[in-house]
This record gives sequence, C-alpha cells and structure tokens, in this order.
Amino acid sequence: MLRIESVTGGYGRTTVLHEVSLEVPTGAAVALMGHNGAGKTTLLKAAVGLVRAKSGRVLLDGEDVTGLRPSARVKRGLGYVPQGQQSFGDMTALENLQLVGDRAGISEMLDLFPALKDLLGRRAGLLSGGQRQQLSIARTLLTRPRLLILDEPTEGIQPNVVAEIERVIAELTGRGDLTVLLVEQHVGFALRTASAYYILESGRITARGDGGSEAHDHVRSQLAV
Ligand SMILES: Nc1ncnc2c1ncn2[C@@H]1O[C@H](COP(=O)(O)OP(=O)(O)OP(=O)(O)O)[C@@H](O)[C@H]1O
Repeated sequence: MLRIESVTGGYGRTTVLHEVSLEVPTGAAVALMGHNGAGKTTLLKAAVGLVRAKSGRVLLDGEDVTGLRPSARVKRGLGYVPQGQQSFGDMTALENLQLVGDRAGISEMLDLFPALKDLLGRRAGLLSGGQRQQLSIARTLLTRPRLLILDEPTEGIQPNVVAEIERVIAELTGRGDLTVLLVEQHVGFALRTASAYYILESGRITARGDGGSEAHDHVRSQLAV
C-alpha cells in the first residue's frame, strides 16, 4: 500500500535520505527505528510529501504520488500524526475533534480512546502528553485514513497510555482496514506493534526484518553504537 522506492532527498542542498526503499503492505504495521538524526522524520515527511524526493518514487496503493503535494496524498487516504502531540491548545479536546469529525465519528473515537471521554471539556493545552497524543491520533483517524503515519507516538508518555496506543493500533490493523508506518525509539513497543521493522542509519536502511519479540536482541544490537 505504501512503497518508497530508492528515495533520495532532504532540505535545500542537504541530502538526508540516500536511496531509501521501504514497503508497508496493506493492513500491516511497520516500524522505522534508528538513532537521533538518522533521518526517520525526514523519511516520514517524504512519504507525506512535506519533503520532496530528488530521485526515486513514492507509491500509494500502486499509484505514483511522488509529484503530489501533501493535501493530494491526504485525499488519497494518508493520515499523518507528527511528533510532539500537537493540537490546538486553547480549544477544548471536543472542539479539536469537532474541527475534523462529525458526531458519529467522534463517538467512534471515544469508544476507541475511552480516556478521552472525561476530558472533552478540557482545553487541549492542559492535557498530559499521553492524553494529547491520544487526541492527536483520534483527530487524524477522524479523517478516515487508510494509511496512518505516526512519528514517535510513545515519546515522553506514561506506560499506561503506551499500552492504550498499542491496543488501538492492534485493533485497527487487526480489522484489516488500516495500514500503519511508525517511527519508534521504544524497541519493545515497536516490535510488539509492527510485523516488520526497518533500521535507518545516516539516511540509509541498514537492516530490516520481521517484528515480534524474537527480533528484540537483533534490533538492540543493530542500534547499539
Ligand atoms: N527542516 C530542516 N532543515 C534542515 N535540516 C533538517 C531539517 N529537519 C531535519 N534536518 C536535519 O536532517 C537530519 C535528519 O533529521 P530527522 O529529524 O529526519 O532525524 P530523526 O531520525 O527523525 O531524528 P530524531 O529522532 O531526533 O527526531 C538531521 O541532521 C537534521 O538536523
């Protein structure tokens, strides 16, 4: 469903990604790991269209979207949750959801993220990091993406919320109606959530394999400096 073929790109004259290829099959979750500065966010942005590929191709459901701007990719079913649990801080959690979804959609999201039910009237800026992360994911899911791209969904959030996010991803991919690409530093979470992983180092894919706990040691050794 998402195919990145030999993409080279970066910012201005700075090349960050060097002939990166990666594939996320329909209905699967794939984790992208690597050290700080390896280019993980840049690769996600290349998938979203926020970073232009100087060479190579990005395909969504077999269609070449390399020349398409982000909004056109969103129309084709892509949803992006950037790093940092962003939402409109002065608006309530409910208002943040109402900007994107109708009543039925919001009710579905509250079933998926029950913790948000009691927080609807609270200003998003006053929520904890974990609560804001759930709100950001819910808001993106309200756009009904078929491909969800998450940048470090567990960064700086408490373990009980990490478990909630893990459950939601498993539930949605388990239904077969969502494909997920996530950047993740938390190896345990990444390998439990994803059926395959890629490791990016200095803008190049240096390892890939299947997810699951048996990959844990291999991934850790790959990530060790
Ligand atoms: N907007 C930008 N303009 C110029 N260079 C950038 C920009 N954003 C990132 N970079 C550079 O691109 C390289 C890769 O950054 P990127 O954020 O993709 O890495 P990352 O693997 O996601 O790291 P982190 O885990 O710290 O988020 C870094 O050297 C960074 O300084």
